Amino acid sequence: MRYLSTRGGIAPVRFKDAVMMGLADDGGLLLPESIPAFSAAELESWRTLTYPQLAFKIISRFVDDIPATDLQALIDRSYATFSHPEVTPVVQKDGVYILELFHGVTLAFKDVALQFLGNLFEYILHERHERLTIVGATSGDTGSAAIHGVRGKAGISIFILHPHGKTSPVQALQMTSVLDENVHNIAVDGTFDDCQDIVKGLMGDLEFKQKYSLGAVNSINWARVLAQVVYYIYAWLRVAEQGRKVVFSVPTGNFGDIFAGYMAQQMGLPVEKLLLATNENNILTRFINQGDYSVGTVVQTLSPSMDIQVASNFERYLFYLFKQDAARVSAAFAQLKAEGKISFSQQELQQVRQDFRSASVDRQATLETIRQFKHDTGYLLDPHTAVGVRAAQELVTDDTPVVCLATAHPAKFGEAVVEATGDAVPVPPAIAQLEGLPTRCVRMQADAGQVRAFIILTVG
Ligand SMILES: Cc1ncc(COP(=O)(O)O)c(C=O)c1O
Ligand SMILES: N[C@@H](CCOP(=O)(O)O)C(=O)O
Repeated sequence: MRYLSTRGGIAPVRFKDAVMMGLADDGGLLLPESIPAFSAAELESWRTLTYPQLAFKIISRFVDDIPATDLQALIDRSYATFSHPEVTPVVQKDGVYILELFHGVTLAFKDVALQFLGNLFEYILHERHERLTIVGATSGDTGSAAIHGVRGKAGISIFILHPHGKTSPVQALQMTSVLDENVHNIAVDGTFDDCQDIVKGLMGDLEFKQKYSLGAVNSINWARVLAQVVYYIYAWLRVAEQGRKVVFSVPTGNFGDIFAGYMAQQMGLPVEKLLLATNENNILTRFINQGDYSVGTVVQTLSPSMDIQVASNFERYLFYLFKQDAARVSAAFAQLKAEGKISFSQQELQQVRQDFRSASVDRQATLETIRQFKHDTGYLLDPHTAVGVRAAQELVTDDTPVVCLATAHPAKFGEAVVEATGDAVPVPPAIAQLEGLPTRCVRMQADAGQVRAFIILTVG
């Protein structure tokens, strides 16, 4: 299996090189040269597999440069850290299925991919006798999951940029209380988009990227998306009869999670529709419903991890929407840079509406959904998950099974849940133990030069 760039400017690379490259060297994103399909019969034969066994079946189709026994061992080690034996269990509540993705070490869906990516980096670096400097941007969850995926690992330094004061207090503590020598937190005076721009800017400077062996933990790294494909298939196997189509409702920020669902569908998973749920930062909803992809200003919401305007994986979807025409993708991003928007043909917009439906859920509706769901079922939703549940309630009116992705544990966003329900959230030990821990973090302006200087000074 070879990987190509959405911008068409690199020679095809194999899986391990794609993982190490992160952002493609031409500024695009990496994708497999073809999507390996599975048949309905194969899907049926996977019903009794454990999560790690299923993960191997899926991931191995995209990887031909790691021996099978090593790949299975990497996968087993990654999912042994989850507190639930099913890794990503599905529960049924009030007519919808909730796919719980928060049983990893940092209580958010990011652990599913970042435990795997951390182990993968370690494996490749050991094999190649190389070092890696990870530079990542976070609106709160990727950062802590990445830090916990690589803390203390030999040969890896990690620099995580988060928008100062714009994550939840628990998210901030989960990152800054990790004092391992290889972990560096940077609080940026700006938004997540500023952080992501800085990271992409540094990765785009190929001399710097090479000299400091920069690596990516954000979903620009193909391995992130690949690991996330697995739980769509796992969930389908738990809720659907043979051949039955299912709706997935996905709270969306950087478009990585829903793009993984799109890949699962392209591989052969019977998906009726992917519902793209946004908070007030609703550029993607405007795009799907009105064809308007114009960048606005980020606003702070109850679901801070989705406070994003420029969703980086959207580029991967555009590559397929534009029928794998890399020149068209490059032109679209040139237009975005020059005019702050991308224009689409009517035919393209029709295709988009076949692929997705979308709703934007505001603060009031998020609070109401958390409150009502708790009242009706006793189950606590975190505000991101609530956005997805609400979108499903608005968009699905027939009896198609609906799976809502529960992307974080409610205790990570206790303030929002208390505001909605009036009750304190039971605090799991992983969060209780953070209280009073010493922290380390440097604060900087949203300036790539400052971040670069800090990395040089620290790594040497
Ligand atoms: C809890 C939570 N829900 C949803 C999202 C949105 O996911 P994505 O950025 O992959 O669209 C994020 C951030 O990525 C998140 O941390
Ligand atoms: N919501 C994310 C933002 C970064 O997204 P990623 O999936 O590209 O890493 C976060 O919590 O940091």
